[in-house]
Amino acid sequence: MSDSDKNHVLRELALVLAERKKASPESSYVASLHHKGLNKILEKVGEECTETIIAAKDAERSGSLDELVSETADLWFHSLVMLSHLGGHPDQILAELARRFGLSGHDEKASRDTP
Ligand SMILES: N=c1c2ncn([C@@H]3O[C@H](COP(=O)(O)OP(=O)(O)OP(=O)(O)O)[C@@H](O)[C@H]3O)c2ncn1[C@@H]1O[C@H](COP(=O)(O)O)[C@@H](O)[C@H]1O
Repeated sequence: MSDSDKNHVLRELALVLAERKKASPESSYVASLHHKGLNKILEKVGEECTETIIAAKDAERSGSLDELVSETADLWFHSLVMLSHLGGHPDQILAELARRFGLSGHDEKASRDTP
């Protein structure tokens, strides 16, 4: 995959995930998750989150990021399935990150804490 294709991967993946809502659970892993429902998808997000945390601690010890990259991709992927299942799109997350861009986390928190 070229660098320019990588830039489009979230959008392309979102299309595939939405199409899989109509696919048979036997033919597709994503379809099987949509078929099992939100609780199963959330269970997978929780599992991948735990595996990402363990991989981060291992990366700190070993200095290798390989496992952490793989687990983080699993976490992002299952989070995108969760979003798709509920009718959301990665553009919404990117727009929220863009809205926050340049806004200090400390300043944003202070604006929330001020009545
Ligand atoms: N990016 C991914 C992706 N990342 C991870 N996975 C799958 O996520 C699954 C869960 O990972 P686990 O480590 O928990 O594996 P597991 O122990 O076998 O899973 P469980 O038994 O616990 O359910 C594995 O089967 C991985 O293959 C993915 N499956 C699909 N995609 C993308 O989704 C598209 C559609 O996939 P299908 O619906 O399967 O055609 C693919 O073309 C890919 O682009």
